[in-house]
Amino acid sequence: MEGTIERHSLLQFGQLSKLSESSSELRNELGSAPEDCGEKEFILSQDFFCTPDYITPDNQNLMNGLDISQDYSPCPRSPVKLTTAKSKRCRQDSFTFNTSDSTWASKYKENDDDIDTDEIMEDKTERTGYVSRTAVALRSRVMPPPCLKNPYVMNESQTATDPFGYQRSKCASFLPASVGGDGLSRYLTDFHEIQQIGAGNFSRVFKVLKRIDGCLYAVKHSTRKLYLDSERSKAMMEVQALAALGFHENVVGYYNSWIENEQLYIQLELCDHTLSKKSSLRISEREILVIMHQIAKALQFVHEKGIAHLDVKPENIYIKNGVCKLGDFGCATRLDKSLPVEEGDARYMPQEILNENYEHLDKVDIFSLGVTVYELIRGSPLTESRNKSLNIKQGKLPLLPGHSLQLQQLLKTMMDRDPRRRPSARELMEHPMFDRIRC
Ligand SMILES: Nc1ncnc2c1ncn2[C@@H]1O[C@H](COP(=O)(O)OP(=O)(O)OP(=O)(O)O)[C@@H](O)[C@H]1O
Ligand SMILES: [Mg+2]
Repeated sequence: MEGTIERHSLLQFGQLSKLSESSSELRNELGSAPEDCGEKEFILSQDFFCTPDYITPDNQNLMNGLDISQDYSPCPRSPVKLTTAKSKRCRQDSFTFNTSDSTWASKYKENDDDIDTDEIMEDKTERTGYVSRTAVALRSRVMPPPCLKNPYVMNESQTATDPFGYQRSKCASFLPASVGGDGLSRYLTDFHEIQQIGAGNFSRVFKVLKRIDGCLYAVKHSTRKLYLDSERSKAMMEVQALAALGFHENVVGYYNSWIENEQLYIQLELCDHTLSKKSSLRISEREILVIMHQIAKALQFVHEKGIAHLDVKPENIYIKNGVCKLGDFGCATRLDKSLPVEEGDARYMPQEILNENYEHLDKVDIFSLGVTVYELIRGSPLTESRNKSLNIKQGKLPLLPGHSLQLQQLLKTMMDRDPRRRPSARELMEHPMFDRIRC
């Protein structure tokens, strides 16, 4: 049955492409759509909706009378589909969804039900056994998902032009939560999992091969099931921040995201390892300057987009081909305090944020970068030791033998108790100390 369906689907596509020259005829044949429906959406939907596995009896010989070269007839018509026009209506009403609308998921579910349940239920009751799970899943895939407002985007023109834009989906494409529940996993269909390369508090990260393009990526997925709208919205903020940021050579590349089986999946640029691996090795001052300069560049970019990272630390700085990339935007927030603040790892946080003073969130990142560099120079990971971390938080930096006074002085300013005295990312970038690595 499955092989037959595949063959028949191919034939249908063959027919549709031939018919595309006379698309208006095709539209008439297949039933009329409302005037304001997008051409592409209509045809796309039809491509999938008239797949025969919805409508053709199991025992029908699909090859009979279906010669692609001869037969120009449209997809077989489902008598049930003709009476259920609501599945073809434009869904512009769901395009203005706001993240704060806690009912989006349920609304989406309603729409989902509109299409998948009532129509299929009719199919099921009338012609039990004709509905394949593949067809249901395919249909889920072409349904336009609700568009969420991205709280990190200040205005459209602020989104950088991404030289790889044609490869990336800048708008996170969310699939209904039911995908995966029917046994068809987008993750497993699109990717071959190679190995686990990391884990966070609520996530796991895998090195994967994307089947269609043969390239390696990292896919991060939440380990917890995101049942509540509030949980989803919170998890999605990470991808919204990544998508709003766009491309920068020192920010981990973001490709796509989707929800499957109530879990959020994020497809990212694959990096070699994190900077925490380096914090156990002694590294030269020149190397330190390179790392500092690259992350300052990333922070300048992020801050100019009106975003604060709030979790800068060696584990969240990835290295790919010797280039540092800032990753893990799970704590990212807006500099203008219009979004909630969830501070990152307390070891790297300045005192003011622990006191809930959120006036200078960009300077929180500068402080954390200072602590990160201090940790690299020390050559051993910071412990939770209260005394030592308290000293650091008060700007009391121990002497760092073997390193230039200029670097030590700069670190001291970056970790100043008063956030206003810390340099901005731009000022840091322009510091004469980096002249040593610029030539
Ligand atoms: N793009 C990537 N390339 C290579 N390794 C990665 C990538 N993304 C994440 N990792 C690895 O996975 C680890 C965890 O990822 P990440 O920091 O994004 O999760 P987390 O935010 O700490 O998790 P959680 O938010 O659930 O606490 C990283 O420290 C790193 O080792
Ligand atoms: Mg992390």
